[in-house]
Amino acid sequence: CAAANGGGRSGSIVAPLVTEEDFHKKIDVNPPKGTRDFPPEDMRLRNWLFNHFKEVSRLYGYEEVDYPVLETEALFIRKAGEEIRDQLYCFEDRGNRRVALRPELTPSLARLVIQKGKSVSLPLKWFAIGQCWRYERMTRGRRREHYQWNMDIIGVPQVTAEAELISSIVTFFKRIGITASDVGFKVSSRKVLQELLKKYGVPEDLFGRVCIIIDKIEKIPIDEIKKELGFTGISEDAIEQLLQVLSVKSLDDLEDIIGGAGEAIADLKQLFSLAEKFGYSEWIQFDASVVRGLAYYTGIVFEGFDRKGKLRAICGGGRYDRLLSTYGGDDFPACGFGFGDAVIVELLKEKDLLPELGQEVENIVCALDKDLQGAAATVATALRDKGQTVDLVLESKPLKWVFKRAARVNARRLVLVGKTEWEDGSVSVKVLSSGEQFQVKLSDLE
Ligand SMILES: Nc1ccc(Br)nc1
Repeated sequence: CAAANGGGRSGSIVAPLVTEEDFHKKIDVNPPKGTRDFPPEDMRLRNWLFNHFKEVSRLYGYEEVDYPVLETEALFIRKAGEEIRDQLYCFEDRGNRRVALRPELTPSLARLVIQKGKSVSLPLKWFAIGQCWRYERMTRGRRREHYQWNMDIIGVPQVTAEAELISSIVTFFKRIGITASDVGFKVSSRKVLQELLKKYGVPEDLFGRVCIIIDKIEKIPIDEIKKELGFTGISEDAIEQLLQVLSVKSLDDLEDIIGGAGEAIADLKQLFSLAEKFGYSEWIQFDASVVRGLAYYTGIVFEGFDRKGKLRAICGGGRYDRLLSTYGGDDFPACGFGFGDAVIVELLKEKDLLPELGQEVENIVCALDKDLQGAAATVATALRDKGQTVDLVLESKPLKWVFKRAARVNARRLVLVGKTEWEDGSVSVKVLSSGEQFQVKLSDLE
């Protein structure tokens, strides 16, 4: 755990005194290292993305949930040597509690399901969009936070659950203009590894650790992979066979090696059959090397990738039937995915699919002299009460300024409150796109 307070184990974190000199020194106005601000134009893109996440989740009948960003550190301490643990953003709070900023959402989901216990009726179909954190030495200059969209199904052991989750991501891609020519899903099952390790007599408690090593197969040299697998006690011969199986690219070839009696082949065949029924066959391919980097996956695993191979995984997920019991709860069949907010934006930029999202407001309302500021407020309120968006000019400004602001906020029309018209309960309206101008009673303005 990379303690965020420099590793100091002091009980309470005493805020440093601010000296008089420091008090007047300009603070660093940038956000903390590895974090982002979302000024309006970035927030519009984020809302656009999140609205698609939410709309797809709603289409699939999922309920929204949320959890604290801060969790007890223990929720994320797993012994399998995952990167997510090495980069945990953890510290000791003022109550001497070991806490962490969540690096992912699934453990929180597991905690809440256990907390709810028998009161929940299965299956649960939940989704969340939450900020997740990691504390990585900034040497690599990577971000320390991102937002993740998660969808999870609790209580369905059949592969129909994974098939529906992948379908929901395909629906999302289609909504934003991404096609099967742009991205695909590599799909496999950790039961392949499980069956192989069992065949080679590898103890079950090494399963998670072996998966984490295998997940690095495209990130570190193969000799390093073999060395790390060797440390787990797996024989060299078994390692060679393991790596040979993991290079298999077709389900038939895999079946020739491991036989068709096991669950792995059955699950994968069913998934590909369901993919046809859901209508996304062209989006998925079997790839035995996909294991994903989280220790708790137990079955089908999948990851979305860009077919040009330029970007990191777009999303990923799988089945995690044993996670709840690692927290002392009853086990429920479970599967889900995480979809980050960063790689997808890089992909949209690549494909020139970023939406143009300017500010939009229907009316800019302006008093023509300072004695009519109150009248302008009345006009603004009347329009807002009718559900119209209004940018009310709050101070006395020359018309030239008002027209410039109208252009900047992309107002559809300008509503001017002048002395003579207002005596008659009317205002002047100028439609900015056409230049059309007319007077209208406020009561008739819509
Ligand atoms: N888990 C995690 C958290 C934050 C970022 Br940025 N990436 C991965």
